Amino acid sequence: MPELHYTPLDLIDTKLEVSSKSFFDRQKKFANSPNIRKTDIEFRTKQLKKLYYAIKKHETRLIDAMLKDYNRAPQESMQLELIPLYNDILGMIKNLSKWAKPRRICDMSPTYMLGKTYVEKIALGSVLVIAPCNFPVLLSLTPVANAIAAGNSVILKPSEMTAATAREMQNLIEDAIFPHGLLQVVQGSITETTRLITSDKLNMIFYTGSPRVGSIVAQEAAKNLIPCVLELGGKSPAFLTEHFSVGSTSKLQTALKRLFFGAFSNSGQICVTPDYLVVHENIYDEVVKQAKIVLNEMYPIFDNNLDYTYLVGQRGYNAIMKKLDASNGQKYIPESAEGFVSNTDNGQYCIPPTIIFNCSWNDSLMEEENFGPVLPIYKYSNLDDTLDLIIHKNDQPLVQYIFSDSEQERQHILTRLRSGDCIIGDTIIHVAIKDTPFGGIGTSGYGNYGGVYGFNAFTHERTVFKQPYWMDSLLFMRYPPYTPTKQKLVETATEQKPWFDEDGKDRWYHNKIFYLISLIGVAIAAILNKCK
Ligand SMILES: NC(=O)c1ccc[n+]([C@@H]2O[C@H](COP(=O)([O-])OP(=O)(O)OC[C@H]3O[C@@H](n4cnc5c(N)ncnc54)[C@H](O)[C@@H]3O)[C@@H](O)[C@H]2O)c1
Ligand SMILES: CCCCCCCCCCCCCCCC=O
Repeated sequence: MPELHYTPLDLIDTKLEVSSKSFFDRQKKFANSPNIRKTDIEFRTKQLKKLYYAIKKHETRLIDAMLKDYNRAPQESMQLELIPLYNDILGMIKNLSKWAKPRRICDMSPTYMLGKTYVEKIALGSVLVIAPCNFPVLLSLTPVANAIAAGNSVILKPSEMTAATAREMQNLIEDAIFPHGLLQVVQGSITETTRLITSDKLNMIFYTGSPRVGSIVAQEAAKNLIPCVLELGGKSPAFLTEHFSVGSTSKLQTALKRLFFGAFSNSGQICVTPDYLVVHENIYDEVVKQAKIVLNEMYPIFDNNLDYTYLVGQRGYNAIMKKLDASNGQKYIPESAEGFVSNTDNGQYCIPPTIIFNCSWNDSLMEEENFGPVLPIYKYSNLDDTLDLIIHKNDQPLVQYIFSDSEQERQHILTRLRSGDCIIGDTIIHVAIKDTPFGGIGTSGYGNYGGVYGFNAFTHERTVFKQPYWMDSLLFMRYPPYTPTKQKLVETATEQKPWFDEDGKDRWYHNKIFYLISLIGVAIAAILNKCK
């Protein structure tokens, strides 16, 4: 295991101070510039460009580090990690001015119609990004880039489980030479992270990881009223339903290939991995037959294969092995694999991609999130009964995958089962669709990011309303001393009338008349005011 130098606790305190101070200093500098917004956006853009090229420059070293940490297949490091990261940062650079632009609001009610209203997005201040071990670069540097794009100072706490990668990320950040305090790294485990999350110097925490630790982070943050985004995990189901018309063998094979891509890439250590598959009894036997063929085609050679990522650590490896030992399902691994091999001597933990056929609902693999290269398959006969079981046990997953050719059936599932996201006919790749919110619901987390949503996650929306002073000739009736006439005027001018009656039937004309009268009233008042 590569060694990682943990940040001393007193240095963490200093970094927190520096992060906060650097934010305030920057704001002061921008505030004194002739064109505040332009100067600020140019500054952020410059830092994002610097970050982009720093990652590019360290690309090979990052891929090597992930290989060292957990035998991360180099193609997976590129296609699942670095390319989505590059694309996301480029999207930020391209769209930053647009995203940061204040939005004009048009409220035509008399109180506001002659004022000027806009909503601006302001930086939160000093933010902390806590990253998990499974996508050590993407899930560190995407939120970091979002936070910089949004104008914050950032402290990154990478996962200590992927030490070589954590170190390499620190190298690339230090090499880039960002302005003092803009982006700092804290290395460490529970003690160091606890020091960070108990600080009152932070203005937001963006946490990605397990629900257990997410809850600890949110509770600590709440003590200082620090808002959090929690990107958590869970058991995301996949459905191969009665209405998936098998048709040609190749269509079923494609569906299975996509399921295995999601289940076994990164050794199944993906927050959005299909955790288990439910298959309708009518197509079950064909699925079993084709699944074996497809798995062998995808993994023709196995041992010493650089196409296959290992488990990140012994804890994860042991947890999966324990579940597999306790499972009553029928385990199937590719013919090329020599069984379940752990190379604990050199710190490499490998479990081959494993399908578990005929899994019962109470199987050990159907309990907690598996987070490993296992795909239990459950045979069902009634969709609603199965949905009841899912909702009862693993409600609100991060994502659900539906393989069904019936729109009615797809909507049925989507209506019953809440989830962070959903893909129909594929797995995991929705994470990289540009400008779509990626995030959980309920126990799979709260808040989201992805393109503009990432920018929004690190900003506060501030309403700014500018009222002309002369408007008091219209709005004088709000002030004391109150009189019945003033009250009547307030009611007439500002209270909207319902466009529906007590039975809920629409009375559309009321609303139109209200606006017309208000408009005429305001116009007359304005003319009278001018004639004064
Ligand atoms: N929703 C998402 O986007 C997403 C993405 C990746 C992973 N995940 C989830 O993350 C989990 C796997 O990642 P992991 O094993 O690195 O998660 P983890 O919760 O063990 O660790 C995540 C981070 O929290 C820190 N940490 C661990 N224990 C802590 C404690 N007691 N107090 C404070 N900080 C602590 C770690 O140092 C690490 O930086 C899975 O549940 C997976 O589904 C979610
Ligand atoms: C030629 C097709 C390549 C497809 C690549 C699609 C990219 C998908 C990115 C998925 C990233 C998953 C990150 C999940 C983070 C949670 O653990």
